[in-house]
Formats: sequence, structure tokens, C-alpha cells
Amino acid sequence: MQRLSTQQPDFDQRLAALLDFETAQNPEIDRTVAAILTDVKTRGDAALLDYTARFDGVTVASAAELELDRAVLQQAFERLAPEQRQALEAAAQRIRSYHERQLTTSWQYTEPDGTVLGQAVTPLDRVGIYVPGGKAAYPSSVLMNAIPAKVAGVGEIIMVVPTPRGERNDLVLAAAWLAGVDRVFTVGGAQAVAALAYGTASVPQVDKITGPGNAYVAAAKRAVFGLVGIDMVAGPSEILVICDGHTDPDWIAMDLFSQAEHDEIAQSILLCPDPRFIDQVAASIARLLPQMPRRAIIEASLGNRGALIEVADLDQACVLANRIAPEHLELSVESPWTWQAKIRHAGAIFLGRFTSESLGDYCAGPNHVLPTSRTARFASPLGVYDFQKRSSLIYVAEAAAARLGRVASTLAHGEGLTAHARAAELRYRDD
Ligand SMILES: NC(=O)c1ccc[n+]([C@@H]2O[C@H](COP(=O)([O-])OP(=O)(O)OC[C@H]3O[C@@H](n4cnc5c(N)ncnc54)[C@H](O)[C@@H]3O)[C@@H](O)[C@H]2O)c1
Ligand SMILES: N[C@H](CO)Cc1c[nH]c[nH+]1
Ligand SMILES: [Zn+2]
Repeated sequence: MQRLSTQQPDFDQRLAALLDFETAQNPEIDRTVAAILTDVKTRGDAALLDYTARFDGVTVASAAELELDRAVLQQAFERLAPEQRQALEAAAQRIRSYHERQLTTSWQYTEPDGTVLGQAVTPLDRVGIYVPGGKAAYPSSVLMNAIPAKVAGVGEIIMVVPTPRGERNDLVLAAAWLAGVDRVFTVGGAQAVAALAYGTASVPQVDKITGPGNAYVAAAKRAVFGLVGIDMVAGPSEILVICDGHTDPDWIAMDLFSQAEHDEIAQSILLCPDPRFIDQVAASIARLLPQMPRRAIIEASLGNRGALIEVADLDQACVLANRIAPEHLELSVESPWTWQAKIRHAGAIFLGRFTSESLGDYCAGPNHVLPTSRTARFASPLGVYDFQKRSSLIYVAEAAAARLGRVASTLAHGEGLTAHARAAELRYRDD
């Protein structure tokens, strides 16, 4: 794992290199994805069956076999051990309660002459949610996508999830049942995104695709954007920890592991002003790593993209955090709210020593689908607002036709658009 200091003369270049790793698009992946998209668009279910056999090792005779009956979801829910069932229900309840506060409703106001202006807020008709399943199973991602969609009032939720070698995860299916997902297809990768975007004989075309995934999923979502809506292009997980040097170093090491274990290209970074504490975290990492079941992935991720960075002070740490714009930011410091006020760019901010990022992944309530790869500079967490859209409402009373018509007419003549001007003028008489 790299050890850096803001004192190093080439620190800025080193940090830029560390952050740049994933943002560059991979032309080879783009080419592979483009071919898969075209094939699914052209051959539909037949292509979906071929890719599912090739990439997930699942061979079935017909696309109908890729869909899971709702009874299968219910049985998975009923099979859960009581502890798992309660945990899933507790997480679902907290996620629902948080997202209900995000619901916006239609609004309008009336001007003195009777003109009414407003916005009609409506849910999307049909959405596709992508639940990753290549290197790990993500029941929590089912809840994080489906519950906001439900709260928004989406008409139909179609879920896709790969089942490598045909292994179905009961918690994933149970979460789909609990969250009220309408249909589930066991397909993944770019072919699943293509099926949702173009529709096939079996998979219905959706209006928007949400949810995280690997580089193939991200490239496919980027490519179909425009034909369908997408939430964001969420990349590999990231965590940035700012620590004042007074938290248990084992806690910090494990928080860095928690995102590193997602993917060999996930990113975990620590910023700390105390070099002795950084030594302690490095020692904790060395001692704890061999105990981790996903040691190989963690080791690769920390080696590829991890860093322990010594900063001058916590103010400088906040400046760097805004430059890094991480998916997750932990403020493991005294008086975390004071430092939070200095953060402008982060997908989610975890305040205080007891707030491990992992609580946010599962059950704190806020969404865990967050902007990655520095996109927190302009993007927000997945939310109910991603499943709603707005239409403007304009009612012009007869008495107001002249007031607005004269303004429009003048501007329309200025643009040389006579029909626009006449359409306004015909509705009033200028005596
Ligand atoms: N931001 C979030 O909220 C969040 C949540 C969970 C996971 N994640 C991230 O999502 C990612 C999940 O990735 P994953 O791989 O585990 O699952 P995935 O479901 O995204 O990808 C698996 C699919 O990738 C396709 N694929 C694999 N190799 C391919 C190849 N060589 N050519 C074409 N297609 C290929 C296959 O179709 C396979 O079904 C990780 O990076 C993880 O960090 C993010
Ligand atoms: N940390 C992931 C988002 O980057 C979400 C997740 C799901 N399960 C565990 N973690
Ligand atoms: Zn996680």
C-alpha cells in the first residue's frame, strides 16, 4: 500500500495518478460492450441466452427459464433463518423511512389575473434495477434500488441479477420479495442492460435503468443512456477516511478493508496528520489482513489503488477530500460536525468514530448507491427523485393573454419567429 505525504514535491502528480486510475474509459471494454448491445438488440433472447451461458456458466433451453416466479422469491424469504429475516426487515424499514422523506409532490400557484403555474410530479412507469452478482451477492443493493422506486410509486420494477454457475442467493431473492419487485431475470452484465434498454421477447423494455455494477455494466449503461434514463455510472467502491489519530487503528484498518474487499480496483485512502498513527494503521493492516476471507481481493485493491497519506492538519485533509470527492467519507475525528461543514464533495459523509461506513452500506437508511470516481462534484446519491419526473403546468387565463402575449410577441419578432408571435397575438386585441 502506498505511503504518501503532502510534503512530497510530486505529491499532486502522485495523487492525480492514484485518482485517475478508473476514470479513463477502457476502449477494449467499450468495444466488447458495443458488440454485446448490438447483438442483444438484433437477436434478443437468443443473444441473452448465449451470453448468459458464456459469462455466467448458466445454460438453459429458453429465456422463460431465466425469469424467477414470484413464488420462488416468496419461498426464499420464508426459508431465511429468523435472524436474517429480521435483519432484512429492519434494514428495509429504515431505508423506507429515510426515503419517504425525499418524496416530492406536485405544486402550483395562482397569479392575481388567474394564471396558474406549477409542476406535476409523476413516478416512472417501468424501471429496471441492476443488482450486481459477479464477485459477491448484494441483497442490500436490491433494497437500496427497489425501495426508493416503490416510495416514488413506480408502476413496475424489473430486476436483473446474474447467478454465476446458477447459484441463486436466497437473501437476494428474499430482498426482492420484501421490497415488492415485480419481475426478476437471472441475467447480468452488458447483456442484461441491453435487454432492459431495448426489450426482448421475454424482458420488457424499461424507461430507466438504475443500480451499480462492474466496468461492463457501467459501459453498457453509459451507451444506452438517451434511449433510456440512467441514475449514474457508478464505478468500483471507494472510501476516504480522515482520522485525527485518536481512533482505534484496528477500526480504521477494517474500514479501509471494508471497501477494498468489494473489488481489486476499489479504492481505500486514509488521510491523517499523525505519522505515528499511520504506522499503527499499517501494522493493523499487516496483522488483520491474513484473517480476512477475501484477503486476495483486499490485498490487490490496497496495492493497486490504496494509500496512507500524511497531511499537515485536518484543514488540509478537508481540502484534499474535496479534491478526491469520494463515494464515502469517514470523519473519524473529535467534533465531526465542525469538519463536516468544510466538506462540499462526497457521496455520503459518516460522522464520528462510531459511524463505520459499513452501517451505511446496509441499514443506516440513506442510499448506498452513490457517485464514485470524483462524480460527487456534481452527482447525488440514488434517491426517490431518480424515480420521479416533473412536467411543467401552465394555464393562462383569458384575462392574462394580453399581458403575457405582448411579451412573447416582442421576443418572438426579435427571434424572427413570426408564427410564434402570431400565435400569441391572435389571443388578444391590442387596441
Ligand atoms: N456503488 C454501489 O452501490 C455498489 C454496490 C455494490 C457493488 N458495487 C460494485 O459493483 C461491482 C460489482 O461487480 P461484479 O463483477 O461483482 O458483478 P456484476 O454483476 O456487476 O458483473 C458480473 C457480470 O459481468 C459480466 N462480465 C464479467 N466478465 C466479463 C467479460 N470478460 N466480458 C463481458 N462481460 C463480462 C458478466 O456478464 C457477469 O454476469 C463492484 O465493482 C462493486 O464494488 C457498487
Ligand atoms: N459499499 C457498496 C457501495 O459502494 C455497497 C455495499 C453493498 N454491500 C456492501 N456494500
Ligand atoms: Zn460496501
